[in-house]
Amino acid sequence: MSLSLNEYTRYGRQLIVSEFGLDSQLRLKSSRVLVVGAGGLGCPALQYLVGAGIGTIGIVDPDTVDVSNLHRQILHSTETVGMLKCESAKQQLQKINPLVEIVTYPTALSTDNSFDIFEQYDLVLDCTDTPATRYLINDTAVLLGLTVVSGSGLKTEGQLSILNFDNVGPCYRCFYPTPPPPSSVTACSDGGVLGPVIGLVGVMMSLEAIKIISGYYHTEGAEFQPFLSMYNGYNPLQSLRTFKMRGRSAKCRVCNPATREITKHVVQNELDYAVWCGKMEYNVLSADERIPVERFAELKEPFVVDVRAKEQFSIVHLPNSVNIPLNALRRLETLEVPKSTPVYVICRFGNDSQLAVKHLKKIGYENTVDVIGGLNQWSQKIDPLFPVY
Ligand SMILES: Nc1ncnc2c1ncn2[C@@H]1O[C@H](COP(=O)(O)OP(=O)(O)OP(=O)(O)O)[C@@H](O)[C@H]1O
Ligand SMILES: [Zn+2]
Repeated sequence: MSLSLNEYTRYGRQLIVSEFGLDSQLRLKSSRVLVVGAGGLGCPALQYLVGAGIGTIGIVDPDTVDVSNLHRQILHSTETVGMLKCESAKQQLQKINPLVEIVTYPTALSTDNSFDIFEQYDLVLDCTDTPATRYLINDTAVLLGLTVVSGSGLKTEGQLSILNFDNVGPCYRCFYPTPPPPSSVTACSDGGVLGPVIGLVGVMMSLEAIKIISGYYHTEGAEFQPFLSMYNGYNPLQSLRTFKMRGRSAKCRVCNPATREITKHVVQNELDYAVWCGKMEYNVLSADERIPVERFAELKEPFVVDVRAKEQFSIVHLPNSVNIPLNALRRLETLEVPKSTPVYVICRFGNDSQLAVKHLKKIGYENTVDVIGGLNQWSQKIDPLFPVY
């Protein structure tokens, strides 16, 4: 394989970097990279990978562009709102570099398609935002021997690591054998994220991909060591701390052949990642401990506790509601109202409110119920002008 005159010109500025050079460029050209998620991480990662001259890039994303994505999802634009993210990204990427072949998969990565898609690539970037997909990507990649560059970001902080490096490095399950409880996981639509923070992580992911493909980690003195980088953009000096991580777990259920329980067959036939990770709405209360939003709307001056974070509460809330974020509420021994007061708990989607009801009952507020479906249902059924945060 060689480069055309056009390619020498296009990639000239990186070709003359002594750490990189022609050999690395040729490796990029012959490589196939899969990016799962064309959102906050995927957009900047894709932009740099396409700019750098990866031969073929696959993009998996079932979602369409929303105007609230545009502060960070830099390949999309006001004109492409409503378009599939895959297609919006491809359109912009081909303008940046028409020499790269871009394959789109406008579908959610699932146990039905993950092996068929991954098999066609050399490296995977996990640019998604849910634990279920993170585990699915990990398991599929490990079972196919693929390295995964993994990133995440929330609020003002980001994280980066490389999983299953060269099929010998530790995988996600080596560190997190089971998913965290659903109530402790905040999606970026719940917790928010600053565009440049997630953008930086996406850019770092593309750099790691370039280093892996070009063989950097096989050069003398640069041997790969498992690591986790943590970036914090909101302290006076900004900080990037990188921790060395241990190697593979001797008990890992997927990457250690001796203790492997998760096989391709298990992934495809026995695992329901979404349910296992608790992504589904959960019901921890019985029906008589909950109230539909229509009935709640008819109450006269109810005592309402809103358990969302204070940032969300300060943007919009129901009149007469008081804000006690779930974590703070769980530490309370009493509220400032008598124990006999009927208490109505509300949150964004009706998950956290159930956990709050459990606690309030435990501390003696027997007449506590939660509003089913939370403010999202309020907005859908009662007040369409109420924005959901
Ligand atoms: N299983 C999956 N397969 C493919 N893409 C996925 C999957 N799960 C999530 N994604 C995509 O990963 C991207 C993650 O982007 P990001 O974290 O910036 O959030 P978002 O979902 O676009 O927006 P918000 O969280 O604000 O609603 C999204 O475009 C989402 O559709
Ligand atoms: Zn493992």
